[in-house]
Amino acid sequence: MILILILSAIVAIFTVNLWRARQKLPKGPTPLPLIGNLHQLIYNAWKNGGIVQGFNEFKKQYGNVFTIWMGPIPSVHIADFDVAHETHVKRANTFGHRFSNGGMDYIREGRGIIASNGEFWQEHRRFALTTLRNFGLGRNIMEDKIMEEYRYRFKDFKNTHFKNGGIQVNASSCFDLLVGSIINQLLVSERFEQDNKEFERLKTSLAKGLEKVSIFEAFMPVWVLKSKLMRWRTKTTFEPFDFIFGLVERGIQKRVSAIKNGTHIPSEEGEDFVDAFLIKMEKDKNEGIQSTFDLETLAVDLYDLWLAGQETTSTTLTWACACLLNYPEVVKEIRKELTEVTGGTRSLSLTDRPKTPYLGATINEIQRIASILNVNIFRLMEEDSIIEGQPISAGAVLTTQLAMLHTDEKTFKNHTEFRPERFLENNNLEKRLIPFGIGKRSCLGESLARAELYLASEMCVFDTLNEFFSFQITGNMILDFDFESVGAAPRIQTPTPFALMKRPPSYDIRFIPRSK
Ligand code: HEM
Repeated sequence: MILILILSAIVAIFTVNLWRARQKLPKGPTPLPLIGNLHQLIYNAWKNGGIVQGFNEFKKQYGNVFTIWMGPIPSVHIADFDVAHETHVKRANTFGHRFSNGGMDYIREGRGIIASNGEFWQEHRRFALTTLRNFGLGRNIMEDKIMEEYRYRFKDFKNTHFKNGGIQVNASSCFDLLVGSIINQLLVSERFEQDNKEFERLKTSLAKGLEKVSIFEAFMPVWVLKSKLMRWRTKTTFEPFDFIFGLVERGIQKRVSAIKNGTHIPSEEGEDFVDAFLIKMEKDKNEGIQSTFDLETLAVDLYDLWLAGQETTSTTLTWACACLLNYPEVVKEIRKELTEVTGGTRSLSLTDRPKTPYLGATINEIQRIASILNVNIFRLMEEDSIIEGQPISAGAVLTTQLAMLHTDEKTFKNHTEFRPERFLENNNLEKRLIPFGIGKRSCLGESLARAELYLASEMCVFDTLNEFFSFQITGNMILDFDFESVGAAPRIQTPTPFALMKRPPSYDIRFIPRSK
């Protein structure tokens, strides 16, 4: 009897507290003590075939902004561009603090760029942006580096994957190597090779991990995730991240030793991100500054840049090819545009961007259809505020659900259709496409990613790398090569609708010389 009374009292206290807290939050379904709305979220996602579709059910009932309790934590979801702009751009400071719990904080522990906050974040984000810019981000040097990697990679594939008159590769492996090498060159001046066992292990386990990481890992405190009770789940989910961090740490140690024994002498600005960071460490030390730049924070910054820069871009490129394989008429239209711009005698350059609106529109449409984050990363409210006329209290977490914005029927009519023309018919549409996020925590690598997508999309369509085939090309390279899927074209449908990341299907692709 006493036990029942105690339990009833506990439930009553929880219920009253929940009721009070809900008065200070945007509308949403009624939560239960302890589990919040997890049961409704799981049901909605399961019933509608994915987490984005599940969120949409809440939007239908509660509008552009709604609260879902992830267990005891209220999470507020923005599902409208204007609200995202009003909060994240116009009131950027109120809505710019990162929520770092669970999986986000697993290795970082408040450090790095993605999950840190305050002065630490400002310093490290600024440093990373300046350093990447110095190494050519947004300038021609970057274009050269990207094109050099493309050439290298395809020459290599020609030697290892040439079959029945064309190069046959797995699309995501191809882009993993390419993008991994570009980012690795910037960070540690090393490219990955096809037979690199560490890279293979890293990619296989990362893919497995990313398929498993769900909203659950985003909200569970780190100590729960690290507990023995959770080992059955976290072993596969977090093992790849431990492995990557180990690789990063070993890379740093290698560089430090090389500098010590004189086999690596950095130039004034350094050869890569690691050099630049070590130079900054030394400078702060010499000036007697109490610095947040040390070997441990270097490892976390590198880990962040690698994770954020590799999988996102490679996944988008794999989606890009899947879309293009399904829409040969789009490929034809881009060919026409690029033939006009390049005269058919040279490859594309970033400076051609203003002259290639159709290719630009196609990349936009690819990023819209891909919307690679089923669930965007969260921010944390540090103070009480108002959002679309509704209160939002300090302690709530919030995010703009990019995939919901990109599938909003009001903005993107017939959103399941792949139709680049929509961006040409309506110039305002591009502003409402925000694959790199919005506000002061938006993507740090946007320029690099945009350059990679622009130059690589051209590569997908036209295969500009004539030199790896033995015959001389006299006309436009665009017209010389074609590509096709091996077997049926991949479906533009994700195999991971419940994970945080929306991965593309796995498929093989063939690059074939076109007959003249
Ligand atoms: C197609 C490729 C990419 C996509 C779609 C993408 C998307 C995103 C998104 C949605 C965010 C979260 C923004 C927010 O909180 O509102 C983000 C953050 C971030 N991205 Fe990217 N990203 C890409 C490529 C890259 C690259 C190449 C790098 C590194 C060189 C990078 C580094 C980062 C970092 C460091 C953050 C955290 C920024 C902060 O919290 O201050 N990303 N990205």
